[in-house]
Amino acid sequence: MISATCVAPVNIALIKYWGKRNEDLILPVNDSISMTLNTNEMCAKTTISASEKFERNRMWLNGDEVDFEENVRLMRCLKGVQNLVLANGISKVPLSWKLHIASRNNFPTAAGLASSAAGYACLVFTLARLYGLPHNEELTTIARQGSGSACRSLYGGFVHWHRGVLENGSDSVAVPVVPAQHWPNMHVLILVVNDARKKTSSTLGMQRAVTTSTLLQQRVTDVVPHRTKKLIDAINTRNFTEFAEITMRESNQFHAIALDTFPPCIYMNDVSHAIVNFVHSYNEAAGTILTAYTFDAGPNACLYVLEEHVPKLLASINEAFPNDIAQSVEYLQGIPMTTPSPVSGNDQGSGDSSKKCTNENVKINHSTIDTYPKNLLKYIIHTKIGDGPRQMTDEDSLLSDGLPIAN
Ligand SMILES: Nc1ncnc2c1ncn2[C@@H]1O[C@H](COP(=O)(O)OP(=O)(O)OP(=O)(O)O)[C@@H](O)[C@H]1O
Ligand SMILES: C[C@@](O)(CCOP(=O)(O)OP(=O)(O)O)CC(=O)O
Repeated sequence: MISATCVAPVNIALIKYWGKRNEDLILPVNDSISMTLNTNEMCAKTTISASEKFERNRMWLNGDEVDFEENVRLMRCLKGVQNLVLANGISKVPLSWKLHIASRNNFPTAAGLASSAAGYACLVFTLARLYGLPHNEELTTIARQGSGSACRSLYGGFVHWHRGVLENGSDSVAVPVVPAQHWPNMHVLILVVNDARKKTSSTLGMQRAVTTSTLLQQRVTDVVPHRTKKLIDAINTRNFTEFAEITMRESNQFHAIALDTFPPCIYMNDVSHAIVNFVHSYNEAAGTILTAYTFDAGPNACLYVLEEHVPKLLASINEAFPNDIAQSVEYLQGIPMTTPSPVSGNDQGSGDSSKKCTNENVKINHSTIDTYPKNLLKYIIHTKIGDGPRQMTDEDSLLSDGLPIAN
């Protein structure tokens, strides 16, 4: 038996992919740009074993068996990698050997937290390691056929998925813009509002948008090309305010198109809108843009913030969104940090009703930031920019003798 185990990251889009020009090959209507998140906090982990003794291809996702051979997207990834192996003429494993695959996400699956991106990237990367293929752009065209956004999870840092123009999709590839080390203090707070399975999948939502939204075409031709260039410049020059404004406008336009879809797709909820309002008030109070939100096809917010500004942003979040479990480890997950007390607790009794907190030379006047009812946020994941997929050791295997190890 020959095995490989790998982990792959989640990526969150800054310029959103929304709409396909070819459903089968998963070819997008526009370019997109993402940031890869650190695998320490969120990742998919996949083990693949190949053996001449296995009778059929089998897969377990988060411990439950799924019908691998019936799943078109999974099979397309397997066939895609096997075709590359044939083209390369070398393989560490005979292609006739059947596979047993176990995969686990260490965060909620199908909840708008990009599990499909990490999952399919991990599948393709692990297959490549198993068969002994090099990591290159071609792998991104295969991961893309599992889930579009997955092609961006094959690289770390900031990643550009080119829509491509060819009918066969061979030029619809993801390429790195800059590695994680270019902007190492880029941190992320994911405010989890709801981690239940979402109602309208991204696949269905974007299909409906392409056929019914009149705003979508204008976005594709007029908005995305210009924004993509501006965002790449902002990333290259580490211009956070420019980066933040483009990111927020992109999120807003994506959800405007979801609403312009008929019947509409409603992914954000009242708490999501409260977070948008909070971010704008917070930046206004700071007198500069210190954080930016983006929302994918669900209500959870992803806030970008530089490391030096994380403590005061968290303090303000705790003030605006008070939570009974704010001091617990279940509430603030990920990169360890003692949860700052609400900023009002820092008020030194001066009698001044404008609660001030000073940190890294920026003062936040909290009197202009609304406070919302208690316990609106379920938990917060603190993470940061990260690298692409990597191979693990045999000790990390999720399979033992070809069967899943109980969690
Ligand atoms: N580790 C994994 N390995 C293989 N496939 C996975 C893995 N994790 C998730 N998937 C596939 O992705 C599907 C979830 O994709 P879906 O797009 O609905 O949710 P999401 O990726 O969490 O959200 P979004 O793409 O909107 O951010 C799962 O039902 C499963 O088919
Ligand atoms: C809102 C998004 O997260 C949409 C992701 O869509 P998917 O990649 O999950 O869709 P399929 O290609 O149909 O599997 C925006 C983005 O990641 O760019």
